[in-house]
Amino acid sequence: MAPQAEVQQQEIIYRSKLPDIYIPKHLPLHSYCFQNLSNVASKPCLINGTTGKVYTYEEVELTARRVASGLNKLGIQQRQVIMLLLPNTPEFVLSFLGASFRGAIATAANPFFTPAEISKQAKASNARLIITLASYVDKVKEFAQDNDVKIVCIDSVPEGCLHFSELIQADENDLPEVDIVPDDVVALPYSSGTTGLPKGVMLTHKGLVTSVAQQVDGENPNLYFHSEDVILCTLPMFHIYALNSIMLCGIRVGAAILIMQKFDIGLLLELIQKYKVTIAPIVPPIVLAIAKSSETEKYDLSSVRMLKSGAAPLGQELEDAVKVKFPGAKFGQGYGMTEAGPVLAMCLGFAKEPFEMKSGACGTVVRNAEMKIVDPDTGLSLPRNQAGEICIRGDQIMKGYLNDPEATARTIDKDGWLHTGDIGYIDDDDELFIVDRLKELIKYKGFQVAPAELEAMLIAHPEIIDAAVVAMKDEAAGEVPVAFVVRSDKSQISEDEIKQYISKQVVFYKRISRVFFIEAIPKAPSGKILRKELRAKLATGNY
Ligand SMILES: Nc1ncnc2c1ncn2[C@@H]1O[C@H](COP(=O)(O)OP(=O)(O)OP(=O)(O)O)[C@@H](O)[C@H]1O
Repeated sequence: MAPQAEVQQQEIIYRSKLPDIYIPKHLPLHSYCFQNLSNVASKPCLINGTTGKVYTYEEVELTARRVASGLNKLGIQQRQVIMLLLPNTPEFVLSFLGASFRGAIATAANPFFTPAEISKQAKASNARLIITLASYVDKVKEFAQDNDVKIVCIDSVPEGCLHFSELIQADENDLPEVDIVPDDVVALPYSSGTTGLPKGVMLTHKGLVTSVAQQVDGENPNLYFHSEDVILCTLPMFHIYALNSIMLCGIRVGAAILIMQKFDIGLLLELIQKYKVTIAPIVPPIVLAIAKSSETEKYDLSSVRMLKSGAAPLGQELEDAVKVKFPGAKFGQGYGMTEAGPVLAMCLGFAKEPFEMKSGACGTVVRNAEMKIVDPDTGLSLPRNQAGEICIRGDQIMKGYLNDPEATARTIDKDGWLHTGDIGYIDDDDELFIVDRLKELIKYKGFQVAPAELEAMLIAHPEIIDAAVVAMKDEAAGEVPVAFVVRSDKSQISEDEIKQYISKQVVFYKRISRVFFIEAIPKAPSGKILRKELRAKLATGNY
């Protein structure tokens, strides 16, 4: 019998409906961001939401060049790393851009981390200088002493530290020629490690220029930011969402960036009214705070034209609850992952009148990029409406994990596809829906249960403020879903009532087997549920 002809699997690849654009990938990140400086020089670039101080574009560009020169004077060489251990402040932006002008690399750390966690990041990235607040100095003192690293404070100056003014007093023309190539790393965010150990993600000049261009370069003023926009920045700048999609995108278009040092729902509403914010990038915990706030009617929020949620799953009920509070605004979701630069998909509905975005959709793949959905078991690409692992390819993705070629090879395959570890599908209209994260799916016998689906149902209950679902070991089923629930103030809802509420809506294997009441769901600053902490509670019986 003749051998059967081998059937060649054709890859099913999705691209944006929008045409590709020209992206000046040869430019260093700072040159690209300030390319239109002459048009916006005297416009506000940064507004300090705490003090009201405004920095114009001209001031920001000049000061960033001075920071670069100051870094050089302090001995920071090209391709060396500086650490930013800062809350959201203008100095964060100036330091990041200053590092770029110097040809150096900025790694931003979460100031709420413990000294051990911060030192680990500083050590792994070989940070040569730390820019921080006086009150955080104790967190890095030992690392700095042991490694002969200078500490620069932006407020007061504890003994042995330098002041930020010393950096910006440098002469901007005193910087030696810096030869930056597109593949040079400029940012080294650490994935927060909600699912694994934090890793240094190498983002290059070319990668970030591409990512920013994919988000904001183009002709359609409804879809993208523009120079008249006031963009709220309450998300932490040390996370790539704010760093890229607010700070870099905002500067590229010449918008004003309103910096909130820390999140507070009352202040957020007040600042929206005061500064007539037009764009509000948010994450689900902020969506939740807005939805549950009784203060929103007291403020004029009509200036907001666009609300963008991302970084974590968002249930439909929550989305609907927020839309009511911002009747004039378009509310869309985007989808990002640090390693992907970060944006993989964005909402094209912003460009439509009336606004269009299917509930639960996370947007469509960005321009100048390719996406496919693969079966995690066979690696074969799947057709529309079938869920599998989301993969992305394009110049915006990371160069790799710092000093970790094995982890890099596990994430980016030999054909250049970045495997996200997220499960999703693309529908007939090219809209991407995320089902869950591969590592977070609960395996009940042969069935897979997505925590996000059950969490959305729980949060929709009027007596439940917040909820998280994780797997608990079970002899018969392998794993079963259990819920951690935050009840509203006066609620007496019981475990049985919650279990019944869910059972009525789902197939048997998705039923919740235990409910634990808790004061607050632990979350990362990007809004993701810290399931590791909840699993640890289950393991130790501490709930
Ligand atoms: N719109 C969205 N809906 C649902 N999930 C989202 C959305 N946007 C982002 N995510 C989730 O956030 C993940 C990326 O988050 P991030 O880059 O902050 O990693 P991390 O959680 O900090 O670290 P790690 O993945 O290493 O544990 C995505 O892989 C996806 O699971």
